[in-house]
Amino acid sequence: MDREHRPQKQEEKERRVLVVTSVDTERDAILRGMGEMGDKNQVEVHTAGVGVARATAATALALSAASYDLVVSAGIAGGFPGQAEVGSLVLASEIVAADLGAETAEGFCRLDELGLGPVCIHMDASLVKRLESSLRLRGLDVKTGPILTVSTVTGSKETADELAVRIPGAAAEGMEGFGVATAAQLKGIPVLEMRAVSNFVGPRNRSAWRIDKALEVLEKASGGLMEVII
Ligand SMILES: O=C(O)c1cccc(C(=O)CC[C@H]2O[C@@H](n3cnc4c(=O)[nH]cnc43)[C@H](O)[C@@H]2O)c1
Repeated sequence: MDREHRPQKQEEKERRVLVVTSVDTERDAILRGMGEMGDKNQVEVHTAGVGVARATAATALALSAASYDLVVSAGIAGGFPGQAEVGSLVLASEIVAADLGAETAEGFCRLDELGLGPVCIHMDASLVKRLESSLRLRGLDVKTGPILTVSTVTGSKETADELAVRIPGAAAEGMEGFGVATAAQLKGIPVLEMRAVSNFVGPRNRSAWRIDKALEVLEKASGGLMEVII
């Protein structure tokens, strides 16, 4: 049967997906959530390490070693107050390298404003919408909005407020998304970012991070992810 007349379902079954996390506990939560669907040789979950450098390098290496149709950056995150609650799940509408730029006398200047390269990667809105619906059906509190990639975890209200003003609608921050997305984009592969909120972005209070809760949410979300993308 030629490609044009092949049933849609068959094409969907052929998809291969690379999921990139920063630490093993995130990877394990995702593998638990995928259950049997993760054993189909269609999904690989890699731990890359923390930060954008490791995320970019690990994603690029994985993409040069095998062929994939979709890349997902997944893990836990800080949620912006008023946008994403602790225990909620954030899907990126866009991934923003929030601190990639220069300090100037007038304030922060983005890399793209300096003419030196992009700082924002947009997701496929229809894919994000389908995933959002599937995750809501699983009872998750889901929010779609910009997810920021930062090199330093925000630790003050001043920085949190500044980021929220600079990136309207900023929903969450993590430390890897822009690296994963850049490696995928350079290969022409679609990318998603999915993060469960463990803490609020703001004054540092590590003891208040609800990592176990966020990992539970990540586990639950992984089942929904498989349902939509495989
Ligand atoms: O200690 C643990 O058990 C544990 C389990 C899972 C993950 C961790 C991490 O510390 C992961 C660090 C990872 O989390 C992202 N993250 C989480 N909150 C924030 C934030 O407020 N700002 C920026 N990044 C955040 C980040 O992507 C790190 O890679 C520990």
